[in-house]
Amino acid sequence: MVGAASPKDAPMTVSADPRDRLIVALDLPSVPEAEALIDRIGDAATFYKIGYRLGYAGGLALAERLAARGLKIFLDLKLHDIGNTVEEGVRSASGLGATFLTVHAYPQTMRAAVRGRGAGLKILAVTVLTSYDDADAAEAGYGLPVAELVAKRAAQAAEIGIDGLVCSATEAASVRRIVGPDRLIVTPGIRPAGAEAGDQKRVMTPGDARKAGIDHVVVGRPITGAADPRAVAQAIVADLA
Ligand SMILES: O=C(O)c1cc(=O)[nH]c(=O)n1[C@@H]1O[C@H](COP(=O)(O)O)[C@@H](O)[C@H]1O
Repeated sequence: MVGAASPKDAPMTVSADPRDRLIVALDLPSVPEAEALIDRIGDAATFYKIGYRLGYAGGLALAERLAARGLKIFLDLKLHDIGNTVEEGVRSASGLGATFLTVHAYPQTMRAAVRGRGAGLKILAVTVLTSYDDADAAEAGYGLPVAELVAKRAAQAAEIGIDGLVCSATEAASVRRIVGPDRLIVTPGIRPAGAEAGDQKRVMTPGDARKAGIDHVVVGRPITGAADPRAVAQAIVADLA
């Protein structure tokens, strides 16, 4: 197990509420549409992710409002730039009241994010995107298959003191062996049985992900595109129990 640097706040568990294991990706074009979805889901979900699509359309102010209402927020900015820019960007984002913030798992970027991390904000490092398979990694110039690249980046993240990893649930068990019990494992690429994979290539069901040792799953289209998003969220939380 690798673990030279401590994560920020131990224990890593964000809360004992089982609903917190589900993070709903608010990948919607506007704040009113996001607010309408949150209203429809009601108390079935407690944790929301805001990424590029909504973030660049007023979503950062929404993040602050939702956090002030007591909802947990995952700011999915996937930062990657020169160290100074990442450090100061993370410092600015630390004021938004979010629980999680993503950066890409490059050592220079991760070190900078740890330097800029403010109180209460946990940094998650995105290992290898769940839309990548081995051929995509080779096309991008990486000399390692996805599983090995994820393992290498997970070990580096733990060494640097990153709070958690984003990977596919298909790698969760091996990542857990590498990073130990004190770091979070957060997995997108989650599909309830029978749901469309879309552009995701490394997918797992919520129940199998939980058995693999994940802390949180991220689910977007299976909920945002559902006729009854509240029912789908409730079914996922039940599957994660
Ligand atoms: O960092 C992320 O959240 C992320 C990392 C990754 O490797 N794969 C991935 O799908 N995501 C995000 O997780 C969400 C998955 O959405 P769905 O595929 O619609 O469930 C999207 O908002 C992605 O941006």
